[in-house]
Amino acid sequence: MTNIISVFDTTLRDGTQGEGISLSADDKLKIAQKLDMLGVHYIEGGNPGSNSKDIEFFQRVKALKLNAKLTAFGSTRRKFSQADQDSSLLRIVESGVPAATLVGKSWDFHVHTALQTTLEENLAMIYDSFAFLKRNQVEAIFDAEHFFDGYKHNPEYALSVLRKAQDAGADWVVLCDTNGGTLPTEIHDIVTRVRAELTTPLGIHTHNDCELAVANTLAAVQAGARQIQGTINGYGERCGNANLCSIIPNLQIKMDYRCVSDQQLESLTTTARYISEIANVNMPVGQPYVGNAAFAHKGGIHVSAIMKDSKTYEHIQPNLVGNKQRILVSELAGQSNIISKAQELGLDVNANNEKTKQIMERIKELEHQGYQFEGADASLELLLRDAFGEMKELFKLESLKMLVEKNNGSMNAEAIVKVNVAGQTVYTAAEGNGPVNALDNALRKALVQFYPSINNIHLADYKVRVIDEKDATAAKVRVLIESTDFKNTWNTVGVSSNVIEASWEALVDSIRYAMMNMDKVDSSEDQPRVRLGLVNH
Ligand SMILES: CC(=O)SCCNC(=O)CCNC(=O)[C@H](O)C(C)(C)COP(=O)(O)OP(=O)(O)OC[C@H]1O[C@@H](n2cnc3c(N)ncnc32)[C@H](O)[C@@H]1OP(=O)(O)O
Ligand SMILES: CC(=O)C(=O)O
Repeated sequence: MTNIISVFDTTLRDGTQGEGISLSADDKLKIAQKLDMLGVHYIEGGNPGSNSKDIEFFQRVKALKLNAKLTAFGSTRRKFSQADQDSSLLRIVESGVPAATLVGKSWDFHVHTALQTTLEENLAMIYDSFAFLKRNQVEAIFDAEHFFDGYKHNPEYALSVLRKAQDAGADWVVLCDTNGGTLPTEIHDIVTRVRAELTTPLGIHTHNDCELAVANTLAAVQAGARQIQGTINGYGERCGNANLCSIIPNLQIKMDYRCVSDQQLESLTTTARYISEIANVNMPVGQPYVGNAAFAHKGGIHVSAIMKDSKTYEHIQPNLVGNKQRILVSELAGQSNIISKAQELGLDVNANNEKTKQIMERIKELEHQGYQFEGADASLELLLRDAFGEMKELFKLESLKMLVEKNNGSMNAEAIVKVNVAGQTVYTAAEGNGPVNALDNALRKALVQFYPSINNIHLADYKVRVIDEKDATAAKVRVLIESTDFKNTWNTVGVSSNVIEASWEALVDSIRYAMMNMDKVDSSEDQPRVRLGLVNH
């Protein structure tokens, strides 16, 4: 029979203890909804005893009517005080949550050093606090802080702490590897021993200081823990918490435990990406399961095998977690990469095609010069379509002049471009807050009369990277531009020893790509007066 694992998400509490992560009450509400759709069982919304933002969150979240159980976080009562007069405990009950998590000390060293109290008083703090929650009909989860370190130093005391919480009626006892220094074998061994001592169900809460938080969580589950605490993308204090985006699929796909439904598991990738957007933290491309490169294949040998059977280089089917296979084209590509990419674009290629070999050589040569197509899909598509003679010339640059002037303390840039469009020469000048902005403005001004839809395109991101650092200012630069029409985004690349020229290349590719797709989408629309795009579409 499949074992059900209770998923406890603490992105909104421990996740926000990660450096650089700060969420407004609105952000937290949006994330809570997304977590609910993913199917987690508990959402720890924050600490109502800590700040008014969290109090506001707990007030407003009630209207969302989530399926997941909302939990509020706090600690056991302060030393030598009454639980029913402890402001943090009172705020938890006032917030109206059905469940609460209280952190309590289980390492004698912490009781002496951090709390500066006696071992007996710490036991009383735990008992009183859980008894208080139960008197108020709140489901009570005990996060036994530093449990593994505590158990290693003084197992009798660490276990007596757990028994106190159990005696007071705690519904879950969660063993925490707070400092993240424990190894999977130790976790398995200690959880196994604790299971033999307690009747209350066990949970596990690990941190990633040795990059073992996921492995430690899995070890604890194998030893009998039935609640997993973690965060989306592993956000959290110091090196982070256990990453639910890895734990959930590992448990469900590989270990035959059930965390969420299969359909909910398919929303894992979008959940991870959505939350990283709101938290304003870039996701590592190689993040397991949900990263952009988690199922991206670059080496020619890999792609050749993938095309025969994707199991050759994929440990699961990407769609199980809502991710996608990607084929990258670079200097490490063999003809399989090019064939796969070209087939994706509907181009007629095969292994015996001389053109395929030429394109591959061209890509390798360009990458050697500093181009990088992995991050510039649109430039790669143009290169392939150009090679297959599918593109018409959109315009020809006749000349380009840049003026940069520092005047009255402010720096201004002006670009003058002369382009030829369908036999007609157009001469425009435009200013900008920097040379690239001026160039972009001047080019658009020249083209807009022929292609009015150019006004819908905006630059979303602009990155410059020095390729050959040892040549300092004479080095080559690679410019990557991300463009958007607010429905789609596309990336283009330019390389030169002159940043303006590199920017121009990336800019021109961006506009050619946009025009090609506008042409594809609606060839009946007669908005642009000159139509230059795909010959065959
Ligand atoms: C392992 C974890 O992640 S635990 C969660 C950690 N998260 C946070 O700390 C974020 C939210 N924290 C806060 O907003 C604040 O720290 C508050 C509101 C909880 C407390 O603020 P303050 O009253 O100003 O105390 P401060 O933060 O300086 O120190 C913590 C106090 O809590 C006490 N304390 C720590 N753990 C516990 C506990 N489990 N039970 C009871 N008291 C505790 C400490 O001994 C210290 O008391 P002291 O001032 O008498 O030495
Ligand atoms: C409770 C908690 O966050 C910890 O012990 O790490």
